[in-house]
Formats: sequence, C-alpha cells, structure tokens
Amino acid sequence: MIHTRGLARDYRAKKEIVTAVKGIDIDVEPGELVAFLGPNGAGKSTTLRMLTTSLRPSRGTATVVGHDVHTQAKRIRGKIGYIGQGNGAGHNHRILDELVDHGRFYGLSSAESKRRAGQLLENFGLTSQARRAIGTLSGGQRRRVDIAMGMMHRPKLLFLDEPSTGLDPQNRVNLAEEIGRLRSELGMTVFLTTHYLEEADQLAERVMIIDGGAVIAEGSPTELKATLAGDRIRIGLADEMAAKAAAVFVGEHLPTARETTVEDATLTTAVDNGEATLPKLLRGLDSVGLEARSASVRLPTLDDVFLSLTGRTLRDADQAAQTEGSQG
Ligand SMILES: Nc1ncnc2c1ncn2[C@@H]1O[C@H](COP(=O)(O)OP(=O)(O)OP(=O)(O)O)[C@@H](O)[C@H]1O
Repeated sequence: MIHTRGLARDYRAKKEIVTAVKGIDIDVEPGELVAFLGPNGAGKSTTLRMLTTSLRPSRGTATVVGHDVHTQAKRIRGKIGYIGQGNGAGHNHRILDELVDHGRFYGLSSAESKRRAGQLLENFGLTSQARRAIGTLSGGQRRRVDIAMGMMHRPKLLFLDEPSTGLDPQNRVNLAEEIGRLRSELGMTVFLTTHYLEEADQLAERVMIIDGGAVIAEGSPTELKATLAGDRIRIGLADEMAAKAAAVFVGEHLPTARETTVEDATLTTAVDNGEATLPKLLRGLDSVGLEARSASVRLPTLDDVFLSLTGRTLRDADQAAQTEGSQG
C-alpha cells in the first residue's frame, strides 16, 4: 500500500537548510493500521504530506496505492482519503452540503452521498448541526466535519494527521469506532500520525516511532514495550539518602536494571519480569537495612519506550520543541 525508500525532505529556512525527514523506509501492507508516533517537529506531517502528494520529496522514492508520488500524484489523490491538521471545509457552506459535495466529487451518486453523509453526521454527533454553516461551529465540531469529509468516499487508504487533536474523549471513541467500521467493512488501510500515546497504543497494530526526522523503532505496541522498555518498579524508602543507597544496591545486584533514578525518597527502575524481580529486590534491600515503605510494579507504556530510546519523555520532547518554536 505504501512503500518508501530513503524518503527525505529539506526545507530552506532563513538561508539554512533544515532536513525535516532524513531518508525513511516505510512499508505498510493492505488492511494495516499504522501509527506514526513522535513529538512536535519530528517530521510526521512532512512525511504525510509527501505521501499524500501535497509536498514534493527532496530525495528518495515512494509508491502509494501502487503509484509513484513523483509522477502519478493525480492517480494517488483519487484513491486516498486525507484528513490534514487544518480545516479543509469552506466557512459559509452548510455541513451537510459540504459532505454531499465532497462525496459527489469522488464519484458517489447523489443518493449514496446523502445517505453516507447522514450516517457520518450521526456517527460523529453532528446530526442536529447538519444545516449550520461550518463557520459557526466550535473547533471540535469542525474537526469532526473534516474527519467525516475524509471518510465520505470510503477510501481504500486513509491518512489522518493528528486526528484526535481538538476532539473530546467521547468523539475520540467515535473516531476509533468509525475507523474500525471502515476497516472491517472495506479492509481499509489507515496511516495516522499522533503524539497521543494512548491513541497509538489502543488503536494501532503497528507503531513507527519517529524522532528528529528518522524512524527510531517500529513494532506492535506490545512488542515495543516488551523489547525496549521493561517493567517499571517504584520503591518508596525512608528518605532521599536511603533511596540513593538503594539505587547503588540496584546497580550492584541487578545487572539487568536500567534507567534507575531517584526522586526525593523514591527509587524507580526498569527491569525484565518486574513481578518476579520485585520481591527479590525487596528482600535484598531489607538484608542491607534498607526498608521499603511502599512498592509497586507497572507495565511499561509507549512513553517508557520513547524514554528508553531517546532519554527524553514524549512530553518533554514536545515542550522542548514548543520552546524552540517560540524562540525561533
Ligand atoms: N515550511 C517549512 N519551512 C521550514 N521548516 C519547516 C517547514 N515545515 C516544517 N518545518 C520544520 O520541519 C520539522 C518537521 O516538521 P513537521 O511539521 O513535519 O513535524 P511534526 O512531527 O508533524 O510536528 P507536529 O506534531 O508539531 O505537527 C520541524 O523542525 C519544522 O520546524
């Protein structure tokens, strides 16, 4: 469905060349749901815009639905759906008309277009607003109209750029349900970008983690967490000194432990098989006079995966990108 090799894009900014995407290889097979996860500025939108033919790659090759992005852009556009980050719909148009026109543009009959528009309006909780002008809607409502538009013609391949941004929790669920429906009815392939960990975790069968314009890991959320992150153990001790002594103990006696940190009186570390390791570790600490006041073990998240790979959490990386952006 999507195959790229060495796909790259440079931007010229203030006489400097910024390489936003640094030669990435992507393979997405029919029917897959793949999430591109990364912090602000990682290169997600740039990649998506190259794949949907709205931006020319600087280097590399890419085929989408069997066509070359360099030479067959029109054919690609006719076969895909693309829901970008901005508002695509016109301000004065009524929602229903906008959706029906969109369906007609993609070759649906008038009756089919109306039926489909009605169904999507209902799925996204917009039925009572159907005759309102798009310009009068709230940000979240407009986002839902954009998503409905991208789904009108039931594309075989749907690209969604940060689809959940601006949606409330109920509408995130509605979006996930609609994606699920289109996938089971049509075997639709979905490629979405997100910086919401929960979304990548719950929705995607495969996650590609992108940072600084390069794909740094990929796999199912379960695989990534199992191979890259490790279970997180947290132990509360009497005070900071005891927690630091416990960290030294972990370093000496638990060779597989990684990312051990101390904050106030709490020690955190990542290990394989946390449930079996925790009791042994507690006994070990006890034997050297370090008594735990509390202890817990939790399964890793995709944020832990990102932390293991980059030394930053996704949230920190987002904040850093925003600070950089506001200074630049
Ligand atoms: N038109 C442009 N001119 C110069 N630099 C750009 C341009 N568009 C994007 N960039 C830079 O390219 C890099 C990647 O941007 P991109 O929008 O692809 O990231 P992203 O992962 O989609 O981020 P976000 O989550 O914020 O949408 C960033 O450093 C960004 O500042």
